[in-house]
Amino acid sequence: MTYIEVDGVTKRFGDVVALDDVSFEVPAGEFVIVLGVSGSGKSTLLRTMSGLLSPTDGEIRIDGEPMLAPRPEVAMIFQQHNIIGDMSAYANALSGGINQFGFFSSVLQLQDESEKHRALDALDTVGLLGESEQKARRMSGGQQQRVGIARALVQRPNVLLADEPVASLDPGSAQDVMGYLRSASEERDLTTFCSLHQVNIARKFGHRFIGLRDGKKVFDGYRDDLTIDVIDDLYGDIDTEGMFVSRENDAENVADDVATT
Ligand SMILES: Nc1ncnc2c1ncn2[C@@H]1O[C@H](COP(=O)(O)OP(=O)(O)OP(=O)(O)O)[C@@H](O)[C@H]1O
Repeated sequence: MTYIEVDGVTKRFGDVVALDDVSFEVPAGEFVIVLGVSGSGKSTLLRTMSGLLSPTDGEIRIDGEPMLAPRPEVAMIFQQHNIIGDMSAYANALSGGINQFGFFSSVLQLQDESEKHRALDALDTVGLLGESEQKARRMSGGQQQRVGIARALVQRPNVLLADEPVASLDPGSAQDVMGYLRSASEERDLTTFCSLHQVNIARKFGHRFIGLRDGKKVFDGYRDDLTIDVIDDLYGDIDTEGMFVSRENDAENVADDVATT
């Protein structure tokens, strides 16, 4: 079953063409990573898929329904965690129900037992059950981003959209967070779409890859197709040495590769 359909999408901001007639389909359950240099249109694509932006031309359908505005079954994870430092990891995760259950019931903590269970379950999925009472501001950047993932999971999405979720993290924490994102996606049968700058991390965790250049889709393929030539083509003059790890070094099963801390 095709879950996400991006059908001839163009997005213009004045004279800037951020997306130029982009089309692809993503079947349910795929873990797709969008690659491309800064300004190639990755964030615009994700924000358009989430319903935060409207395409100038074309249409995005998720589960057959045009994406005209944000919907609870499509959760978005941002680079800037979007969590509240003074609240515990648990309270932050619980606030993921805001879209479904209303702002006031969320703030007043009027959630029922099943919502509370869902928040704890989501924290467990990202390996933070033991830290659920800890204030978010006392947590590392990687842990905060994992709280951000838990918060998105509480929304009970079918689709996860993650816009550069590890851009501000050191390489070790970035791998941890990507591992949890991938395992959460597998555990909960989610269709996941994630933009990344780091090609090595993308290659380790991605299932399928879409490459953008100047708003156009210039690559769409699976891990074996993502060769050094494709990377060079996507990143142009940027020195891509070291961005590419051979297949032998890829994790065979990244779900088993998730750190346990
Ligand atoms: N709100 C906006 N108003 C005007 N131009 C915009 C807006 N958002 C994006 N753009 C332009 O659209 C193009 C694509 O930007 P976008 O942020 O999607 O790229 P990106 O690949 O996500 O870049 P980065 O990796 O730096 O986040 C750029 O030229 C950018 O300046």
